[in-house]
Parts: sequence; C-alpha cells; structure tokens
Amino acid sequence: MTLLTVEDLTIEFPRAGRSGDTTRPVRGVTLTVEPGQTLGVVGETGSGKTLTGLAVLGLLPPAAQPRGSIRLDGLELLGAPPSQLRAVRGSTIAMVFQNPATAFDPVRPLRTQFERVIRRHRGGSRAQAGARAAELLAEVELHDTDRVLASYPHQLSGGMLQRAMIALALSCEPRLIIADESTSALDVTVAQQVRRLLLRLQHAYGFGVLFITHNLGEARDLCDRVAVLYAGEVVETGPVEDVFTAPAHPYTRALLGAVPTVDDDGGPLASLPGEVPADVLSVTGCVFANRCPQTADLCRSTPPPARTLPGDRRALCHFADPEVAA
Ligand SMILES: Nc1ncnc2c1ncn2[C@@H]1O[C@H](COP(=O)(O)OP(=O)(O)OP(=O)(O)O)[C@@H](O)[C@H]1O
Repeated sequence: MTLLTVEDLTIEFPRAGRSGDTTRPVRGVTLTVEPGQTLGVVGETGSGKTLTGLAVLGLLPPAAQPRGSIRLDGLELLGAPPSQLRAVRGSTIAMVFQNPATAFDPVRPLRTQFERVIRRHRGGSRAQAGARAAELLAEVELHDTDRVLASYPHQLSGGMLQRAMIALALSCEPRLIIADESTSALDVTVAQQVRRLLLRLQHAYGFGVLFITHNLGEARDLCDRVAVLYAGEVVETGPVEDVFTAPAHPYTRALLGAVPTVDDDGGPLASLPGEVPADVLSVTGCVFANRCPQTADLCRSTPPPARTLPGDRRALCHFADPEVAA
C-alpha cells in the first residue's frame, strides 16, 4: 500500500484586513511516497514546500484552512482529531528540521531528552531508555555516546546535532520521515555525510522520506522521485533521473538551465528572470505563463491540465514534452 498519499491539497489563509478575501499558497498538490522511497519536493522560496510538509504533520498555522486529502497508510489525516494527529506524530511520522539546535531543549542534556521520548514511545525504565539512546546514537555514527548524551545541545557541532536529531527521529520507529531543508545549514561535506547516513538508515529501516529542499543537487543525490513546486502547484513529478535529464515542464527546464551542473554539491536554485504573479488567484491561465519562454495564447487563457506522460511522469503544462529537453 502507498505510504503517503496527498491528493488535491489546497491551503487557504484569510487575507489580513480584507474580510472574506483569501490567499491560496498551496493549490491542488498531489503526491505520493511509497514505503522505502524518497520523494524530493523542490522549488523556489515561497513555492509552498514547507506548508505541504506541515500539512502532513498536522502542524499548519491555526489560520490555515486546508482541504483535499492526506492519507498515511490509508488513514485520513486531514480533519483528524488533534489527539490522533499527536499520536501519529509520536509514532508513524517523524520530522527532521533545518536547524537541529531549535529542535532540542537548550537547557537539558541530550540524555534527558532521549529518555523522555523513548519512554513515551516504548515505556520501560530510564536505564533501558538510556541504553536504547546509546544504540540509536551508534546507529547514526556518533560513537562517543556517553559524552554525547551528557552534552547540552550547544556543546555539539551542527553535524553532530543533526545526526542526534535523526537518532531521535528513529527512536519512534517512523514509517515516514519529513526532512525540511535538513542539511541546508551544514557545510557541503557534512551535508553529504548526513544524506548518505539517511540513505543507509532508509535501506536498514525501510521508512519513506519526504525530502524538502531548494537544492537540486541534493535532490538528485538522495531522491528516487521528485515533485517540482511552482507558486503552490506541483508542475512536474516523476523519477528524479528522468525529470532531471529530460524535464517536461518549461519551469523545470529553466531551473535546470540555471544550474548547469547538477552534481552532488550543486548549489541552491538560481533565481529566474521575472516574478511569480502577486495574486495567483487572479491569473486565468497558467501561473508560469508570464515567465515561460514558450507561452502561447492558450497558456494565458486556460489553466493547463495535469498531463500524464510515459514513464510514470506528470506535468502541468499544455505543451509538456520531455523530448524538448533532450
Ligand atoms: N501563516 C501564514 N499566513 C499566510 N500566508 C502564509 C503563512 N505561512 C506561509 N504563507 C504563505 O505561503 C507561502 C509558501 O510558504 P512556504 O513556507 O511553504 O514556502 P517554501 O517553499 O517552504 O519556502 P522556503 O524555501 O523559503 O522555506 C509563503 O510565501 C507565504 O506567502
């Protein structure tokens, strides 16, 4: 069974000071994650990546009004009671954040924090939880476990803390890990080590990963499939190698054109000429039309359909064509 299915997810916010008026920074997002698979969610800043991840976690800001469907192992999460969502977050889904320092309590040593989480999940004594914490730290290649567990967060390097956070995430034996820019704050070498670690753990434990990043090189390094977001919509999805070697959507082509060498340490997305329309809801056709090098009259008048392409791919474009890029 598919692990995570997000279907037609739209997130609306009331517009400040304008009664009845709304913004819709996420519109019609559909994506899936299979067990043991990593789906990369890539896109420029403000494209809706984080809101999509927060919606899966049931942690959207209170003003957000989501609709659509988010199913985890077949269980509908959108609209589920808060107690059920808390239970899912404590067991089935874990989150790895960009800044591990903020995920840990700064005034408690790691041992206390690990023990609390492990005992909440598994029960048992403090000694048993401490032993499990040491096992988990060894699993993420932090070997001086006594010293690490006795440390306060500020006493560890960013890379060590990120590994510790992955260990904490593993402690609940998650089926899905949501990693939001989880290596962006690390230097290139440490970031790559952490990505390799995630891959190794994924093979060992079989969890799925929703990997949110603005870095195409990172997505290519880690992911099986990719979903490209533009202005709140998934404009292209497919197997990562196929999408990156022969992108079907002009936006994906433009992104890849802006980063000529998408290798292991490929940089962040370069900015493209032009801007996302200030009010995407007032756009009658395709929201990328004002920046697209291939715009036709049809693009300005009619929203593009999600076109299914060979090779388990989809693109939101009237003229989607993976051959164009080849
Ligand atoms: N609490 C909120 N109220 C209203 N609008 C919001 C709120 N949070 C986010 N948004 C809108 O949603 C858009 C998408 O935000 P999101 O954080 O998902 O983008 P992102 O793709 O993760 O960007 P980044 O890479 O910069 O984190 C934002 O540009 C903003 O317009």
